Amino acid sequence: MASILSADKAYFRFIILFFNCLLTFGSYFCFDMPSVLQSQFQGNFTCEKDNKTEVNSTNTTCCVDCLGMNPDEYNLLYAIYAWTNAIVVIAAGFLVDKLGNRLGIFLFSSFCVLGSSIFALGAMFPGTSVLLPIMLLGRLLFGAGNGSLTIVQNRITAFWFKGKELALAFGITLAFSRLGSVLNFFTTGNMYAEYGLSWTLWIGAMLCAIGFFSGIAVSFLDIMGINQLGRSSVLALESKKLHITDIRFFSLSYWLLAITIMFFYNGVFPFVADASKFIQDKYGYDPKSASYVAGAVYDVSMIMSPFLGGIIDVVGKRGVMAVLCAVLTIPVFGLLAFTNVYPLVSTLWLGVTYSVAAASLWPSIPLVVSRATIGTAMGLTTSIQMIGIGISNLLVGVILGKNQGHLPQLLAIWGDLSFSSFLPLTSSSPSRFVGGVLNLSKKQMNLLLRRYEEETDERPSSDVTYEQTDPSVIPNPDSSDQDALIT
Ligand SMILES: N[C@@H](Cc1c[nH]cn1)C(=O)NCC(=O)O
Repeated sequence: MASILSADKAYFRFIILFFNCLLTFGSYFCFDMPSVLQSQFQGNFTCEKDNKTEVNSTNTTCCVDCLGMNPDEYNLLYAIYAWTNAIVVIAAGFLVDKLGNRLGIFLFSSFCVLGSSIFALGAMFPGTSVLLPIMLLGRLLFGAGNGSLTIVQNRITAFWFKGKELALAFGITLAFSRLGSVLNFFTTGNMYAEYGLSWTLWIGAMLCAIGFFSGIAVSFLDIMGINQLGRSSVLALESKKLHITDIRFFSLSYWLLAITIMFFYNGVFPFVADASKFIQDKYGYDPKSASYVAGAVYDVSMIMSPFLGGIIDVVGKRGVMAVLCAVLTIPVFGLLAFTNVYPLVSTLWLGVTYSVAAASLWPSIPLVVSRATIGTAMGLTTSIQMIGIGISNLLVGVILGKNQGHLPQLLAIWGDLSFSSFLPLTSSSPSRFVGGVLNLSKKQMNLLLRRYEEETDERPSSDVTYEQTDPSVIPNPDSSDQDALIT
């Protein structure tokens, strides 16, 4: 096999990318299954009728295949996912930086399979006191697995694509994950009608198993490729030197990026979660049409992400693009709050700005931290993102309980904050100012790299530490090891 596949060729990293995308396809499918099956989760299970869903004599919805959860219990399924994520992803990021991708992939994809299986198992006990604890345990394990798996996935993408088609690779990965969520929205309802609730959730668990088997392929290719490139000893040395306290060396650009990601996603994810109800109440749509309109945000992102990634790889200007997106997102909420414009216009518009922001923000992280700390940085960013989303969810809940009309205003405030925090990163000067490296085009990046190699007369070799060897760290004006470049 090693003689057939050559790790320094482009096709090799794209094969890795393919299996890497499959890592989270099933888990993204599973993540939103409760949302499609919300009426079955919350329906009263005690009704004994021929049809699966009936309206009983007291005019409350009941069905023979429901779980009878109340709204709080249902929302807890999502909350436990977000809060578990916020805690475990930092440890997960550090763990993969320290111990490598292989252990992380195995551990986290197993958590996904185990968590989704326990979740499906729990659904087999409707009307008992064990239903909720088992399903929550399943969701907790699943949350710990899926969030952490995303970190290893990003780390692998960053390793194989940094300095090459980095944003394109991130865009393709995001599109694949989104494909999982979109397919869930289109197929889970039909699966339920065909096979019933429990079997549908077991099918979700089986899709998570695809991630586990893809993980075996990714691990194999990753190790084989690293050995072929002769990088294993350098990577082992980097991992050995790494300490969790190295976070204190993260540059200002990194922290601004993390804060911007948090504020940007505070406005997007909670909006998508609650948009369907908002659209039903304000525009009088039926639930199915309203959820299609709300879901348009993710449909756009699924289609646009790879193309945007490809464009950003060539043009650069990540900082400028992200700021533009934050500014252009604010009118979306204005349209929803103050006008009666068809809501699909707003969700498609948000889909575009969200896709550009996601395609510019996440692949920027490997550009502002050293290679050895990419997992830790991704984990920390995801944790900050999840804490923000958790708080935003709570605020959105309070606002929806009091005055639904104020929802777009809150989300616009998040957009504003996202804009202000990212503004310093629009600098395009490859100097000590923050943001410089984020705004370089592919051409400028290559020029800078060549200049560095000429000045230092140095080519990467495998027996020295990463500060000296990682060429993609060299043109990073925000890293502490740039002094040699900035004269
Ligand atoms: N942090 C991820 C999403 C996630 C899901 N589970 C844990 N984290 C993220 O935001 N990815 C990019 C996106 O736009 O979805």
